[in-house]
Amino acid sequence: MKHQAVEGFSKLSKEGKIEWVVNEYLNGDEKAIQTLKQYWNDDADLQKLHDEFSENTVSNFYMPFGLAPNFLINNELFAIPMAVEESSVVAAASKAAKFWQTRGGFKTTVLSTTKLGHVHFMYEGDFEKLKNAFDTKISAQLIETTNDITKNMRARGGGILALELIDKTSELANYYQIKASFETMDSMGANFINSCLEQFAKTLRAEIEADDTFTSDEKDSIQIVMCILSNYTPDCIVRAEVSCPIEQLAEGNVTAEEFIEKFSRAVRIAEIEPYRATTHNKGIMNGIDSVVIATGNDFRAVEACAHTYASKDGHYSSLTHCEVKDGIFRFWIDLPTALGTIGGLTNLHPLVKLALAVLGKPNAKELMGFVAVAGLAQNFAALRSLVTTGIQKGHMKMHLMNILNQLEATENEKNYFVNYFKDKTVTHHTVIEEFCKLRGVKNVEEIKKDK
Ligand SMILES: CC(C)(COP(=O)([O-])OP(=O)([O-])OC[C@H]1O[C@@H](n2cnc3c(N)ncnc32)[C@H](O)[C@@H]1OP(=O)([O-])[O-])[C@@H](O)C(=O)NCCC(=O)NCCSC(=O)C[C@@](C)(O)CC(=O)[O-]
Ligand SMILES: NC(=O)C1=CN([C@@H]2O[C@H](COP(=O)(O)OP(=O)(O)OC[C@H]3O[C@@H](n4cnc5c(N)ncnc54)[C@H](OP(=O)(O)O)[C@@H]3O)[C@@H](O)[C@H]2O)C=CC1
Repeated sequence: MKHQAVEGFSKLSKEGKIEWVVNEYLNGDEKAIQTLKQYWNDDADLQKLHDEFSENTVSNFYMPFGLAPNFLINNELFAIPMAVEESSVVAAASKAAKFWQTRGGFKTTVLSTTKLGHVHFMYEGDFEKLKNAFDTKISAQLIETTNDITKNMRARGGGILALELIDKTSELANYYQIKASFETMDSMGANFINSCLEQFAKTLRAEIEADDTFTSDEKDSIQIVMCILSNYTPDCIVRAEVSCPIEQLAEGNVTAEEFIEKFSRAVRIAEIEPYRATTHNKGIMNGIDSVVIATGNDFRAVEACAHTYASKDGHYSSLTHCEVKDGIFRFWIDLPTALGTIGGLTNLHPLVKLALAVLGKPNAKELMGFVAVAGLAQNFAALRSLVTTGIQKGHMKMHLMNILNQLEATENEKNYFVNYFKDKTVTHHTVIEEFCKLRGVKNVEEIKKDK
């Protein structure tokens, strides 16, 4: 069936929006209305708060909110809040935390905190004239005319750090940039940076307009294309690392040397092979995104930045690295990431506030550390599984409940399966086979028919 476009959807009430989607796309299914409403919060004020985070909201989308305890970070113990839908992520982080807790824990260092933004503009004229005007006058005016916007940030120790005129004409005819560097303290800085950039664009235009050294053609040629922060922040980097004497890596019947050889090889493969690097980094992002979401930060920005950084040397590569030197194994990540503990949702979402409180109300630099640690821990756990037992053993053990819930297993049946798989690897079809056996049916269709 072809659907009708809708005019003024945003102006409908919440009930009106639900009625529309149910009639237009869900064949008037009353159950769909119930499902959407079932996730509303009983507290009307709290629901209103959630509705207003976004637009055209009709319900809330729950994500599991978990805790990974036992993270020894810079000699202090933390439990890391993680919001993630994928099974085994929180378990893996917890397992890695437990492992490193007795081996010196994680260390974090913020290496830099500079954020960037650009005014992208076109200019058809003499570059040297533009450069001269920029260096002698315009640049100072850009600072001057944003003084109001930057006043509070400067008082906190932040603000505009540097301004540069960049000639990009070799890549696109007539294309130039004002590249601006910022220190945004405890905020991610998107709104602050964009406000400064939009003022820069106005000032640039006004300064050139008022400068008689530019011809009228040159003045007319100025076109502001856009003013926007860059989510690529290669100079806003946190390092998280773990290290221990190599002999401490022996476990079960795997010797330390054997483990290190396998582990290092796996990291090296991710460094040189983009197919593997993508999955390797996905595992790292399991940890990073979970903490970024739980702490109300912008995970799309964090993802975009991490992947650009992973390609900085001309090919997509691993975000983590390891080495063995003087009998010490060291494993680390350098993560570029712009995070805030002020602004965005951080002081609005009740669970975000709680997550930040669990972490001891960190500032942005400390939060960068937690996020990088979660990524490193996740990668350690995944690689450890991959090069020893294989990933499916642990992952499917955690995924078992999802399969059983799909089958609508009872609590007794769930207990039976946890026991049944104690010494076996879970696969989708073995669960189904055993489930049918238990219910005395030939296949799942028969169970569905009985309902
Ligand atoms: C899954 C485990 C942890 C099982 O590991 P295990 O050895 O079977 O666990 P255990 O039952 O012996 O428990 C050891 C500890 O693990 C944690 N743990 C164990 N179970 C739980 C649980 N239910 N809930 C919470 N925590 C759990 C917990 O810390 C526990 O200590 P305890 O709490 O008992 O003192 C392990 O096999 C593992 O780390 N696997 C890696 C899983 C993983 O990376 N998952 C991500 C999804 S797969 C993916 O997306 C990425 C990937 C893998 O493709 C990336 C890549 O390729 O690099
Ligand atoms: N491309 C992208 O990534 C984009 C992202 N966004 C969104 O922008 C939001 C983040 O923007 P952001 O500017 O960080 O957030 P906000 O604008 O919500 O809050 C930041 C402001 O808080 C004030 N502030 C108070 N205390 C501090 C402190 N200690 N340190 C720093 N600032 C402080 C500052 O304003 P003042 O100095 O005036 O007091 C600062 O500019 C996110 O929701 C993100 O999703 C928006 C556009 C684009």
